[in-house]
Amino acid sequence: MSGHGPAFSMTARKSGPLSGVAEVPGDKSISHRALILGALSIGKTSITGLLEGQDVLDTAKAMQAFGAEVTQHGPGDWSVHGVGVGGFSEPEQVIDCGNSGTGVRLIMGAMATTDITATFTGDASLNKRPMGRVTDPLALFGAQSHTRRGGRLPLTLIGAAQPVPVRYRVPMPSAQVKSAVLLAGLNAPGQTVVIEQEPTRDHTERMLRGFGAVITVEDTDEGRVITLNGQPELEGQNVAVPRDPSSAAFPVCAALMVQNSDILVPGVSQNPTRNGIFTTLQEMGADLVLENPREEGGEPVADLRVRFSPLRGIEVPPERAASMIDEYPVLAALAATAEGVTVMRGIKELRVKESDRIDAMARGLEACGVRISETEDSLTVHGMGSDGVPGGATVQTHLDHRIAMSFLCLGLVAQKPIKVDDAGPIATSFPSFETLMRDLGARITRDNS
Ligand SMILES: O=C(O)C1=C[C@@H](OP(=O)(O)O)[C@@H](O)[C@H](O)C1
Ligand SMILES: C=C(OP(=O)(O)O)C(=O)O
Repeated sequence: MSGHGPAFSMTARKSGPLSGVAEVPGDKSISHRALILGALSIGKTSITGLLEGQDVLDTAKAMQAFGAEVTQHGPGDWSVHGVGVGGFSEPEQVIDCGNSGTGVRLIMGAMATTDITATFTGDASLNKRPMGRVTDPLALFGAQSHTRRGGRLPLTLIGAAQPVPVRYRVPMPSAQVKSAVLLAGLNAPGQTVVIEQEPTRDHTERMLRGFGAVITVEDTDEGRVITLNGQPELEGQNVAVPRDPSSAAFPVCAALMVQNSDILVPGVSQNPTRNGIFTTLQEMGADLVLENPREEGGEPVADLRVRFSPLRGIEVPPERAASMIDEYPVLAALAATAEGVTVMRGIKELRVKESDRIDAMARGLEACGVRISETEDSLTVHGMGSDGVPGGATVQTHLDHRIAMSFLCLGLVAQKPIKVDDAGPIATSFPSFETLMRDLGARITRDNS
């Protein structure tokens, strides 16, 4: 079974200072890609630090269904024996990607130019999310998709028997769409070109190069132009997955909110296409120091030293949105404890994540006594100061891990406890969240246990 099991609620209560070392798990984006590129390579890929969240486990299972041999050797320590570019076999079962947009969209790309058919589904959240953004460009390669649900899962994809290369301008800032097109381009002859107006996370480009593909990236007047030479022979690699900046954002923001906190979050990726949240926090006045910057597994990483800081609201520059897209929920929670107003614009993409995150944060913050306003592509939060948030609400998480974790962080400083109705989805990206936060001193508990 995929997914996160039965729903259970959790409650966060006003806590004393957070302290200690928070070792957050491996990066989710890189973990998915390590498994997929490993499966498309010849020979053995060894992965350390793989995120063992449900999203990534579902991708591992899918790679087995397409014919790769995927083995766990120990915690975070995995290997993949791949089948080579174009070597996927037709899966016997429906591919269930659970809660994961990244999983399903990248896997559809990876199979779209092979002469096989697969049917994809997911949980109630994933089955509501738009897939046309991926099946449209995949159709240009010659793949066909069938769905009765207006571009939603469940969906059957018939891979192109004779794929042609594609030149595609991605119409929204989306690393998933970009990556799906590049992965499809692997098994098309000639050059596939993807153009993105705004730079999004670049793990696919970096890792394709690392696995032996010829890929170039040029900054031009029309945007970033990425050119991939088709039908390379990819070779298995050793991948050391850095710690996930999107997961790190939760203990980091919690420490900034809870008075007298002082924590260290070691080895967190500082890839410039991912680190917008840390710049934003510093602009709000955070005592957040990047110590010991270094390179690990081809990614820049640093240790984050974070101390409680009185924060002020800011306008987050919209051009920074792609580099912190998954961090807006926790930023909105944090903004409720700042002095002054925080304005987040250019975030329309949040409406098509695991939940409509603008709506989920707006309703949850209102329930906690925080004044907000929203438009189709923005959210404004009126800060109430370090201990001014009333709390005392049950917040609906809508099968969205980041909504659940954001409100559990806010509950650590609210005047009255904050409960989230379903904390199950946290296991999709950050299975150790509860123990890690408790070890730092956070009063987070499962209800009725
Ligand atoms: O490529 C990826 O690994 C991801 C891309 C982003 O989605 P979009 O491409 O839909 O913006 C992000 O929200 C998601 O968590 C992971
Ligand atoms: C949006 C997210 O993931 P995905 O799109 O892979 O479901 C996320 O992890 O915040």
